[in-house]
Amino acid sequence: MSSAQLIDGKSMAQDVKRELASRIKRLESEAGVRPGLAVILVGDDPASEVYVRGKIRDCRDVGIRSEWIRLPDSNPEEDLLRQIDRLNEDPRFHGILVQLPLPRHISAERVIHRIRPEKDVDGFHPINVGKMVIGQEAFLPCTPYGIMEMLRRSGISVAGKHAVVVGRSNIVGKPVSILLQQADATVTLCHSKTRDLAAHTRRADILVVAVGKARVIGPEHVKPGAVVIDVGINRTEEGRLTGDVDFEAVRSIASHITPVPGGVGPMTRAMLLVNTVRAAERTAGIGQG
Ligand SMILES: Nc1nc2c(c(=O)[nH]1)N[C@@H](CN(C=O)c1ccc(C(=O)N[C@@H](CCC(=O)O)C(=O)O)cc1)CN2
Repeated sequence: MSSAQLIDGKSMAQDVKRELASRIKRLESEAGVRPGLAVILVGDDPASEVYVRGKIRDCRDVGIRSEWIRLPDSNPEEDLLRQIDRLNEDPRFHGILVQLPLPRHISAERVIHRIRPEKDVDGFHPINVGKMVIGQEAFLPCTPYGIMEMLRRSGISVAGKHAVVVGRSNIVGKPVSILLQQADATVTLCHSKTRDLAAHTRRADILVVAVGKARVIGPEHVKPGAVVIDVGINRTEEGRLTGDVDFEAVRSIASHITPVPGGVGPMTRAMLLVNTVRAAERTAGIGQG
């Protein structure tokens, strides 16, 4: 039985990091600028802690200055907004990121709106979202940006293909469906109220799954030869990480598939570095846009 080609996000992320080195050097030599990223984590969610630690490590690896600001779960929203105001004014930081999810008493919307769009390296601010939708230069949200980059680096053409996205979150499903459409795919966006999900997903040349539920996609959902991008990160009862796709069953049907772990996650982190370097280049007047 043939097996799908693995899209190795871990090694692609290493490539992205290597490519950033020359841009970071140029910033330093031509403008005396070292890119900087401030990451705010509110509370002690163990998964968020792992992601933020990884982001800080990535920054260190490529030579980006970073600061990890830890705030207690009970931290008042007003105080978080003041921290953002301070970072908005601090020229050492070109990017500001507030790790999501936030505790229930804090409005993610108010927090995201408070970050200056030119420092919004998560690409979540409405100004960046709006620019992305109309195809203007903007910070793209890191997971959708990473997915598009994985397709490009795998030599998978998108134009004219039928892409089906499962999940309509603001972070992944909605933006990736827009980016795929801008790359000339015909896009179907499925969600929790979609009737007969398999009837849609079986028509996908490119299937992107971002639901957050283990094994929602099995072999019966996949067209032979499809490209399958699994965004889900779920933990099994035994503590193992697994995606939204039944990897073992689907890999014999698909032409390409992303693993979990080691697929979309590492590329999400890599694109955050790209956005941070881009933010620094913009302030230094280097590069395009
Ligand atoms: N402010 C933001 N918050 C959140 C985002 C985001 O883009 N910005 N996305 C997700 C979490 N996320 C980034 O923050 C993220 C998730 C997973 C990974 C990753 O590398 N996963 C590894 C496995 C890591 C593990 O051991 O758990 C993999 O898939 O190989 C990176 C980033 C929600 N919040």
